Amino acid sequence: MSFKVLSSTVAAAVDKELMSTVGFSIDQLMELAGLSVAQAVYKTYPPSTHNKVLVICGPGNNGGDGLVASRHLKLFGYTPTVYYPKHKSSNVLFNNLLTQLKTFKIDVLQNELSNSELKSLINENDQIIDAIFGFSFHPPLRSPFDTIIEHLKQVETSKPITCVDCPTGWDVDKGPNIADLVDAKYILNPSSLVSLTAPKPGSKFFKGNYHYLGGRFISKEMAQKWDIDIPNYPGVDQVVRLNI
Ligand SMILES: NC(=O)C1=CN([C@@H]2O[C@H](COP(=O)(O)OP(=O)(O)OC[C@H]3O[C@@H](n4cnc5c(N)ncnc54)[C@H](OP(=O)(O)O)[C@@H]3O)[C@@H](O)[C@H]2O)[C@H](O)CC1
Ligand SMILES: [K+]
Repeated sequence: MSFKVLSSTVAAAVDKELMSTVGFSIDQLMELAGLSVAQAVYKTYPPSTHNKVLVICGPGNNGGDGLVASRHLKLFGYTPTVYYPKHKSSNVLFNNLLTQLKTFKIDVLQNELSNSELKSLINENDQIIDAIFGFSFHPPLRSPFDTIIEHLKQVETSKPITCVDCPTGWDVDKGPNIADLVDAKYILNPSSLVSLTAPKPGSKFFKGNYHYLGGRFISKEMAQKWDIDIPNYPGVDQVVRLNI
C-alpha cells in the first residue's frame, strides 16, 4: 500500500492542533497511541509465542506511548518489563502512568543498567519495544540510549523489535541514510514499525515485515486539511497494516 508521509515539523504542528483547536489532551492521544502499539504487537507477536516483552522508554512522549502500551500488554496477557532510565520526575502525566504500572504489578527499571545487565535483560525477553524517541529526535544519540541501541542491534536478526513511530537513531525525515552523521552501529533494522497519525518520511526506508499505522484520532476534515492519507482501519481496530 502506498502512503503519504508527514515530516517531523508537520507532525509536530498536527500534534499541536490536536491539543488546541481540536480539544484533545495529551493523555488522551497518548492512551490511543499506546493502545495502537499494544494492538500491533498482539497481532504480530502474540503472548502465546512471545510472552515476555521488554519495553524501553525514552524521556519524552514516545516513551509515554511505551508506558501506556505496557499496561495494555499486561491486560492482553503478556509479561512486560519496562526499562525507563531517564524519567522526568516533575511531569504529572508520566508519574501517573508509572503509578498505574505499579498497580498493575509491572516491573519498571529506572536505574541505568550496566552493559552486562542490559544484555541479560534483552536476552531474557522474547521481544522488544523501542519507545525511546519519536518525531522530536535529532541525531546523534546521547547516552545511555546510544549504548541501548548498540545492544539492540546485536539481536535485531534474532528477536522481534517493534519501533514506536520511528526506529530510534534514524533521522525522522531522512531515515537511516545518514552515514555522515551517525555510525552504522546505531542504525537499527527492526522487524516491525508502528507509525502514528501518519508515517514519517524516514519510514520509506523501513525493510521489516510489519508496518502498521496507528493513532486513530484524525477526523476526515483534519486529514484533508493536512493532506494526510487515512487508510481504512478494519472494524474497531486501532491499527491498520500498511505493507501487505
Ligand atoms: N499526534 C501524534 O502522533 C502523537 C504522538 N505521540 C508520541 O509523541 C512522540 C513525540 O514526542 P516528543 O515528546 O515530542 O518527543 P520524543 O519522545 O521523540 O523525544 C523527546 C525527548 O528526546 C530527547 N532527545 C531528542 N534528541 C535526543 C538525542 N539525540 N539524544 C538524547 N535525547 C534526545 C529530548 O531531549 P532534549 O533535551 O533534546 O529536549 C526530549 O526529552 C511521537 O513520536 C509519538 O510517539 C503522543 O504520544 C500522542 C500524539
Ligand atoms: K521509537
